[in-house]
Amino acid sequence: MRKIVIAGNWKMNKTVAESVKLAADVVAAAKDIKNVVVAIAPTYLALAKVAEVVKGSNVKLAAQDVHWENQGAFTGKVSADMLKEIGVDFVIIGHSEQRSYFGETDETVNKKVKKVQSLDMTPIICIGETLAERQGGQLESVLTTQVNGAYAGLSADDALRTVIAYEPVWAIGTGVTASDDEAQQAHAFVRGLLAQRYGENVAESISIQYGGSMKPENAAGLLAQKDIDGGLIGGAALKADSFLGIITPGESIGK
Ligand SMILES: O=C(CO)COP(=O)(O)O
Repeated sequence: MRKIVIAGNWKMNKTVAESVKLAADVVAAAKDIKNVVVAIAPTYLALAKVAEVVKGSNVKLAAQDVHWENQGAFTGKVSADMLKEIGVDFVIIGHSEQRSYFGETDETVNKKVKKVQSLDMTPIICIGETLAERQGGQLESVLTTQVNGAYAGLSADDALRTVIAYEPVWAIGTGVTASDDEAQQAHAFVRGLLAQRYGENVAESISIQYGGSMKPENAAGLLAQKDIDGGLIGGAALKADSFLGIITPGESIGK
């Protein structure tokens, strides 16, 4: 059975003090949630403090990025060892904002995935098309390139230790959500790509989250889709009640 993974990507929001408060609210509100993996991704700066807050709870810690090298002269970057030391479970890799603003490529995504997995953390691999790509009929080719790039050199066992987040770029932070059907079609296509690489059984076991203006009002419809196994939430994750309003509909879902 695939895990349902609901992760809050706080992006560049919240001071350390605000992050600690929000994390405490999430921990309190998530304490009775079962069958769903709940994770929060504060800024690097807040990770260590938030780690103390989530310790012993059922809320997992996620980082928003990582560098693939172990250490050294990489000003501004954080290594996987550093994340591991403070208890990070998931690392978001290849977010569209990283790709469009900070030069992330499928090659760097692949290096980061391998590094994170080498330390037994789980990569959340973000993929998704822009509006121009979708309108230009390139949805499938973009997703194929991104999946092949991210999974290059990964064995089936490695693939089983990944989560994918399908985030159509045009739906991120815009208030425009993919319809349930649009999202399901893209997710099914991605699962088909995984099946081609690793076989049906492996593909059926990998969780594929949806991301892009997901909120309590639209979560139930998205999470009811056969191939949607959770969400990567931006704006709605910045308040505990809207974040957990997404989780509740998914609570009993296992696929
Ligand atoms: O990018 C996202 C999560 O990684 C989605 O952001 P929004 O939920 O704000 O659209």
